[in-house]
Amino acid sequence: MSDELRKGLEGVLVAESELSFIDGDAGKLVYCGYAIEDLATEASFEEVLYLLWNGELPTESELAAFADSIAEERGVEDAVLETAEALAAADEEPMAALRTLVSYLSAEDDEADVPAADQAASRRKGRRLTAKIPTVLAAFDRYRRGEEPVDPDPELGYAANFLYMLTGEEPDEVAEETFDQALTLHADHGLNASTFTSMVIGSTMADMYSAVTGGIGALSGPLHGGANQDVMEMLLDIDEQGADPVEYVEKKGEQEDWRVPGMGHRVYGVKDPRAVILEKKSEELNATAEGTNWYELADAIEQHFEEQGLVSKGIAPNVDFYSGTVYYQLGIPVDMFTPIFAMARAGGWVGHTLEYQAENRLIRPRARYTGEKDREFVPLEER
Ligand SMILES: CC(=O)SCCNC(=O)CCNC(=O)[C@H](O)C(C)(C)COP(=O)(O)OP(=O)(O)OC[C@H]1O[C@@H](n2cnc3c(N)ncnc32)[C@H](O)[C@@H]1OP(=O)(O)O
Ligand SMILES: O=C([O-])CC(=O)C(=O)O
Repeated sequence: MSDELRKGLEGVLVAESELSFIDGDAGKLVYCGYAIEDLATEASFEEVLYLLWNGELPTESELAAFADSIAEERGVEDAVLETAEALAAADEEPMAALRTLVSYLSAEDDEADVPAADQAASRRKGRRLTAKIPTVLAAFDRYRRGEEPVDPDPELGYAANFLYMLTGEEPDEVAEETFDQALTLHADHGLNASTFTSMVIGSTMADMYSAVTGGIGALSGPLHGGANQDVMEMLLDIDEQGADPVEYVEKKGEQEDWRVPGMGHRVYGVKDPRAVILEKKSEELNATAEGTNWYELADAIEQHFEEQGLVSKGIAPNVDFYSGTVYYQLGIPVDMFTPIFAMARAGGWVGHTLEYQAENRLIRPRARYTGEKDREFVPLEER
C-alpha cells in the first residue's frame, strides 16, 4: 500500500476505459477511436450515444432503430410534470431541479428495482433517462415562464426536439445543427469529476438513476460544468458596464481566488479541442446577429491570455468558454446552459457506469489521517 498522497487524484489511473481518450498536450479528444472533429461535423448526437454505449458506430438501420427507441421513451407521466411545476414555482435552480427530476424519474420506471448486475436492464434505464432529460428540463423552464409544457415530437431528432419543446417552435437548420454539435462535444470526457462521481456510485452496484443523479450534482459546480453559465454572466456584466473585457478580467483578477471562468483545465496543457470548434460556431453565429458581439468579447479575453503567455501554460479556453456564447445566440436562457451540458453528458455517465459495472470493483480509496488518535473521552456534562 503506497502512502503517496495525490490530492485531487491528479494523474492517478483508477480504471481502464474504451470510451474516450484525451491527449492533453496535443489537444486531442477521441470517442471510441473517432476524432471529436469528425464526430461533431459528421455524426448526429444519437450516433454518438450509440457509439458510447456500444463501442461501434451504428449502421443506418441500427441508428434508425436506436433513435426510434429513444424517441419512444421521451414522454413522462403527469406526476413528473407536476413535480417540475412545483420546482419551478419554488424558484429552484435549474441544475437542482434537474437533479431532483432525474431522481424522481426512477419512480415511473418499472425496472427501477432490477439489480444493476442486470446490464441489459441498466442499459435500458440509461436510455430511458437520457431520453427523458430534455422533456423534464424543457417542461421546468416553460413552467417558470408561466407556459405549459410542449409534448415531445417523435419525428424530430434529439437536438431539434429539445429546442422545439423549449420554445414551442421547430428550430431552423442552423440551430438544430449547432445544438446537435454542441451535444456531441459535451457527451464524454474521460474521468472528469462528474463521470468519476457516477462511476463511484455505480461501483457500489447502485442503480443508474443514482449514478446519473450524482453526476448532475458534481457537474453543477463552478469548477466543472457550472463554468459555462459563469462565462456568459461575465460577458453580460462586461457588456452592461460597457467595460473593456481585458480591464474587466484584470481588475477582477485582483480579487483573491477569482479565476476567469472557462479558462484552465486539469488535463489540457493547450486549448481544449472542443473550444476550438465552439469558437468557430460562436464566431459564425455572432457575425450574423444583431447587438453585442459576444464572440468578440470572449475572444478579446482569450487574446489577452495568449499575450500574457498563459495559453501556452494551459490556462487556455476549455469547453465552457465559448459554449455559452453559442447557446446565447440560440436564445437559450443562461441558467439552462449547465443543465444542457448534463443532458449531453448523461451519455458519458451512462456509458462509463455500464462499462465499469461490467468488470466492477468497489471504488474505495483512503485518506491520510492527520487527526489525533488517543484523546480521552469527556462526558457531555463535563465538557
Ligand atoms: C467542463 C469542465 O469542467 S472544464 C473546467 C471548467 N471550470 C472552469 O472553467 C473554472 C475556471 N478554471 C479553474 O478553476 C481551473 O483551471 C480548473 C479547476 C478547471 C483546473 O484546475 P487545476 O487542475 O486544479 O489547476 P490549478 O488550480 O492547480 O491551476 C494551475 C495554475 O493555473 C492558474 N489557473 C487555473 N485556471 C485559471 C483561470 N481560470 N484563471 C486564472 N488562472 C488560472 C492557477 O491559479 C494556478 O496558478 P498557480 O500555479 O500560479 O497557483
Ligand atoms: O475533463 C474534465 O476534467 C472536465 C471537462 O472538460 C469535461 O468534463 O468535459
